[in-house]
Amino acid sequence: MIEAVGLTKRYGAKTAVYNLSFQVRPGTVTGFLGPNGSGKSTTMRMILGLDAPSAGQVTIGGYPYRKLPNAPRQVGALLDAKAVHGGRHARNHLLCLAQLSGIPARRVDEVLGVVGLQEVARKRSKGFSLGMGQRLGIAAALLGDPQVLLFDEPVNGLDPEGILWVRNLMKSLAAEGRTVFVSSHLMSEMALTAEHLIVIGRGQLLADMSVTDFISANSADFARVRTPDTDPQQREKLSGALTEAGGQVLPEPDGALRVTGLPLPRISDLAHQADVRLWELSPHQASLEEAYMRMTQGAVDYRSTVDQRAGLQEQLPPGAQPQPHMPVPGQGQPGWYAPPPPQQGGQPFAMPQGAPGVPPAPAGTQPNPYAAPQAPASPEMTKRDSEEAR
Ligand SMILES: Nc1ncnc2c1ncn2[C@@H]1O[C@H](COP(=O)(O)OP(=O)(O)OP(=O)(O)O)[C@@H](O)[C@H]1O
Repeated sequence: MIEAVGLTKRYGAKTAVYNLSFQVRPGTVTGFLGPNGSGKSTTMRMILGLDAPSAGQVTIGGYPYRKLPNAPRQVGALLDAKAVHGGRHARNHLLCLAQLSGIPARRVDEVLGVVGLQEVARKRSKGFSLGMGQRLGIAAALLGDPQVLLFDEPVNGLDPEGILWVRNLMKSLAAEGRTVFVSSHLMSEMALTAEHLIVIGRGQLLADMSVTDFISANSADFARVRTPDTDPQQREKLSGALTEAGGQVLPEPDGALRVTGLPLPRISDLAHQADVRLWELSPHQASLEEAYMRMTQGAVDYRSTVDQRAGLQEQLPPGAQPQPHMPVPGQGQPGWYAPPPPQQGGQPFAMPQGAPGVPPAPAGTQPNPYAAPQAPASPEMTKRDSEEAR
């Protein structure tokens, strides 16, 4: 098991990880999610003893990595697939690693087979594609047949077949009772691979829960309503009636309306009362990817100034009036999950106290660097803005 308690890392004035506490248990794949720069790699480096925490601690099986007996046989990691001597053959690269850790040479051929690189085992790795490099990095992680495995973005650069292979590999390693901790940006991929999720934003814990709980807590129901294309006024009339009745209405690109906050029979009754014909009234669920992006959107450091809410805001159909944002689940809607409020207990991105799976901040923890009097970064804040704000 990997256990972090109050883990904090500062680089000068920059706090990369703040007061992270979580456990990664054996027998399941645990996904580690967060936007760019949220502190995933820093956390993984601290787990592997490559960076020393500024405060708190992280242990594997009860020991800090550097004190683990025979660490390379117990822990395997893929951190940076490019960190390979490009002039060496793939097999020689693995042989060197094996010799350093007292691992027999036959294991090198075994792992080359597992990752499917037997054919290119005697080719120099500098000629490898990104995906081949990832496979070589995974082979290195598997070399010591370790019980604990860490993978930082293992599907980076892999084609769909490679992504499927990594997914199945992670699952089978976990099914063998190993601890498998995998970082990714891709919520959709993690939903298929992991059973448990740890989500961070700006170095702080946003969620620590099973994928099933995350899905049921974050998926939001909505109705899609379509009026006849031939009469745009009908759509406006219905939109007004639904809003007046307490619903939130968002126009969709194809002319339909996305309605939240009203059950389907009520929408039907309101349309009937307003004398509006319906061509469609159907129930839907917001995607998990969308829920994840909403959860982390306040904790994103790097965002294009061209498309400030890429993926979060839909194109309006010609002539449609801009509407308020699609409501965030939990805000003003009974039965919807509330994502972490911006200023919970002075920690802009902390989960609400008592939220499932999120441990309370230990007594005597250091002051929160994010609790400075400055306003939290707005979703529109660009990298340069946020640096200036710091
Ligand atoms: N050696 C370092 N010196 C100074 N700042 C650093 C250092 N390493 C990381 N950081 C900063 O710490 C923050 C967290 O970085 P980290 O690489 O851990 O994030 P990440 O979640 O892995 O990002 P990505 O998804 O883009 O790989 C970033 O703001 C980064 O610039």
